[in-house]
Amino acid sequence: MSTLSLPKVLSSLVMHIEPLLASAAEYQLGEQVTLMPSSLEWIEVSTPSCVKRVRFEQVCSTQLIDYVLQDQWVSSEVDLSLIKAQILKRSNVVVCGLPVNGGYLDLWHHDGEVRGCFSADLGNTTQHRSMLLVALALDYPLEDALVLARAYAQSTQMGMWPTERDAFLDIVCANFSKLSDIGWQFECQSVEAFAPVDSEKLTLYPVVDSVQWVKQLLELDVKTTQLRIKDPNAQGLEQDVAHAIALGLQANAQVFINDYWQLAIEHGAFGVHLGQEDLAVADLNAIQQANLRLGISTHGYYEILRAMAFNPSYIALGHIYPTTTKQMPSLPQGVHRLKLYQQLIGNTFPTVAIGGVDLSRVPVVWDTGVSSVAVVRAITQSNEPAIAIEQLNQCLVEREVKDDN
Ligand SMILES: Cc1ncc(COP(=O)(O)OP(=O)(O)O)c(N)n1
Ligand SMILES: Cc1ncsc1CCOP(=O)(O)O
Repeated sequence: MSTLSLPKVLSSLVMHIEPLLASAAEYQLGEQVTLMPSSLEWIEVSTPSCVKRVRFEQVCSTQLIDYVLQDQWVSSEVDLSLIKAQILKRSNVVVCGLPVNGGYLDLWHHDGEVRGCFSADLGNTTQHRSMLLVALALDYPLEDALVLARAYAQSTQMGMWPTERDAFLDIVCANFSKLSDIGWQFECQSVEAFAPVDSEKLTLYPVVDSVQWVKQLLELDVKTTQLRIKDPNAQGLEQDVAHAIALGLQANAQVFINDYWQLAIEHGAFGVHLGQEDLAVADLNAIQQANLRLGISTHGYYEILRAMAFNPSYIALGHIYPTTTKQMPSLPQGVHRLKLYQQLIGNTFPTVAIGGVDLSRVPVVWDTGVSSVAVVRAITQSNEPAIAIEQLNQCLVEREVKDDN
């Protein structure tokens, strides 16, 4: 159970929040949220994972408040670099609808950097605030709540959860076309679209930690796999990467290398898989110019929109269910959210669902429309990997076209 406690001055938001909660319940996007009046000066959002205090404006009194949102601007004379410096200094300051050349920016702090998104229209502030609070109450991280809020602020369909790409805005990143208009510089260059994968070969996608596993999988006719060796000091790392790449070429299969993009380029890999943090440090242009495919991990709306801006070869969506394979900083997404992410991406890029997927869960994951399902334990911890692969493959067959009428 989650609660959203609203101070009296914000009681006019209730009529906007209620239909949004109903829409979220219909899509099964999270715990039930109870709306409560409050005598506090701030909004309190309490979810199973955290309690957050949110306040609109009043940038001065930030002590007890997790997010102070400045969302009303009387002047368009704003200095973006000063505002970014302020956000860097005070990580709980969130700036929404900042007027810039040609549109508006939403800006927030993320791990020592300022992140932002851009929209040509501001939309409706009440709708913006309502969706922001609903999304936080559903335990979406701040950046996803902000992206959803701006999409909903522009909607004319009251109470309808934003689902299509057109509803969402642009992420400020190296590939954003209006960087110079808004006066934002990035250290890295923009990058052209990455080479495509063969989507017929991208269905079952085992992720494994040794070249022996890669060999075994290719012998079992697996057509896409990933070598994921987490220790950069592992003995024989380069030989293993080179060997896995050569095996992939021999088998005419799509072998992705996790993290080690320089080695992947050097040895002519089919592709590399990078996480969000790797995106900031990897030379994406070098990867693209070497004609390697690029897969990008994402964990929610903001990261999906950012990944889409880089035109990768596929977008991984996770983690869907709890997993013991990797410590995850985010919450499991679940299949209902996965379905909406898939709808947002549509046919623009192939998608890969990952995290906690086993044979019993594959059908419901596959039903969301994703292009591929990545698994670790479902194969590596099976007593009979060949049978596990056969059973998983049997679920990943062409979907029936559903008639919604
Ligand atoms: C297909 C696929 N999806 C997601 C991941 C996770 O990648 P990343 O976020 O870089 O985390 P690590 O794998 O590096 O721990 C993946 N490897 N493959
Ligand atoms: C590498 C990775 N990235 C997100 S979840 C995950 C591990 C998935 O492993 P499993 O299929 O065993 O849950």
